[in-house]
Amino acid sequence: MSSNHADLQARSPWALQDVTRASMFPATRPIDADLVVPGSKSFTNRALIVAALARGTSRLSGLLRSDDAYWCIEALRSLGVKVDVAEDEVTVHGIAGSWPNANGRIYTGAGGTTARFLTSALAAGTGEWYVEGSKRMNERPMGVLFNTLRDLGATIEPLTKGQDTLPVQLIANGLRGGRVQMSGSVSSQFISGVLIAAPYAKAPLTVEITDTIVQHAYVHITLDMMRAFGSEVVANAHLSEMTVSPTGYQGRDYEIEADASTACYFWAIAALTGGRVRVKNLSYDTRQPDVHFVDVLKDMGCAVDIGGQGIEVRGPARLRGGLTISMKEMSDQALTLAFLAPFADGPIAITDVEHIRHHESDRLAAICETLSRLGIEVEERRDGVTIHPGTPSGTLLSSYDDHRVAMAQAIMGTRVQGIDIDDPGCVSKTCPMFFDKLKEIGVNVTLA
Ligand SMILES: O=C(O)C1=C[C@@H](OP(=O)(O)O)[C@@H](O)[C@H](O)C1
Ligand SMILES: C=C(OP(=O)(O)O)C(=O)O
Repeated sequence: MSSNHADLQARSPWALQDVTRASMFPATRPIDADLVVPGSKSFTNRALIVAALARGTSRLSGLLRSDDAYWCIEALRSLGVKVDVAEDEVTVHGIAGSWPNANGRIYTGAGGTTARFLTSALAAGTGEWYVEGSKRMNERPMGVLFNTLRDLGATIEPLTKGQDTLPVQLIANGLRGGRVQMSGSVSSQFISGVLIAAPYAKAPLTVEITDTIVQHAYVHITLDMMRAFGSEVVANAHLSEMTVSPTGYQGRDYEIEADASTACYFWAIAALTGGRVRVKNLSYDTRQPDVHFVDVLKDMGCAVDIGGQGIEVRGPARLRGGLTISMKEMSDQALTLAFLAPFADGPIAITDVEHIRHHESDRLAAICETLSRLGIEVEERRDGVTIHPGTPSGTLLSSYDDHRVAMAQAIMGTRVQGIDIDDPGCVSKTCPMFFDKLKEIGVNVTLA
């Protein structure tokens, strides 16, 4: 079970503490609730790093208090950035592109955002750092990003022979600017990382994408955030070419929006229990791609209301299957869809998500192993899965030290008797309050 493999050092003081198991109990009636969800991980970590690089002070409100944000803040503090946190408000005293601590060890935790964005931001400064992540982050791909930063002038020496991953020794002397070519097919975060650092390059920097970007929307979120902090960026419609001027950032007050990825678990519960859930603090207008999970739920027979305050999902008597769904552009929800799929009236094929094998776990393997343990027929492909309708029989499940695996498994537990989740504390990466929120909307869960 995952607790043997869980990297508990990557859990933060903000994590859900001292729990080894979550026991889920099926809902005795459809879940009918309104709720608010915490701040977006993607906006939180971008805002923290951009505000740290900026001239002047920034006040960020709506901060997500989770492991990813905690380690991002700690990494910035270890670089000498003054960051003051009060509840969900944070004041960041910007360093105008020049890191006060020009050497030392920087720990990124398990966050792909911190690892990719901060490594790039360091390369734009001057210094010599040892950068490492959690056990899993040290295995996740970094090569495309490292090669681009090397091309721009950084020296990056991996400490594990034969692997272009963290941990690394990074010697930075600024980025030269000019033109670089990058692949976006493994992670959009490589592109976001280079863009975030680019206002501190010595000359304008143009990033050209040589293939596809797995999740375009996150690059749009990056560009929006950069512009909000005063950066000048020109991008074409498909994001195949983006040019950043060397203007730096200007600190400001900024409100972080709520997390659409977290909201999806609650909409999925409405879908699965034939209930109704309204997430009050999200708008369909957001750039966050996972908001489009409600479109998938609509295709599966749910009613979706995007007018009024927030977004509401109402579940049908039986979910519709017989669908092939590309999850490439909202792949964090591939797990959520996979664990709803057995309850549909026909097979569901999830396609175009090979890159999720490189996330917090090999998520395609986690889907197949979890569903097989529950007695559900599933076919695994290199870049997707097909899941057949069935009646899962509850058992103890490994959460693979992956927040999204645990949160999506918990949803199944609102319909299936006997689902226990090992090491539920892994939800803390993006939502330490996940089980409290479940209780708040009437889901029966016990933590031990
Ligand atoms: O930039 C971001 O905030 C993110 C980009 C995506 O990563 P990949 O592009 O690596 O899949 C997404 O899965 C992750 O949760 C957040
Ligand atoms: C892939 C994820 O995270 P990250 O890459 O930011 O670690 C996620 O939150 O599902």
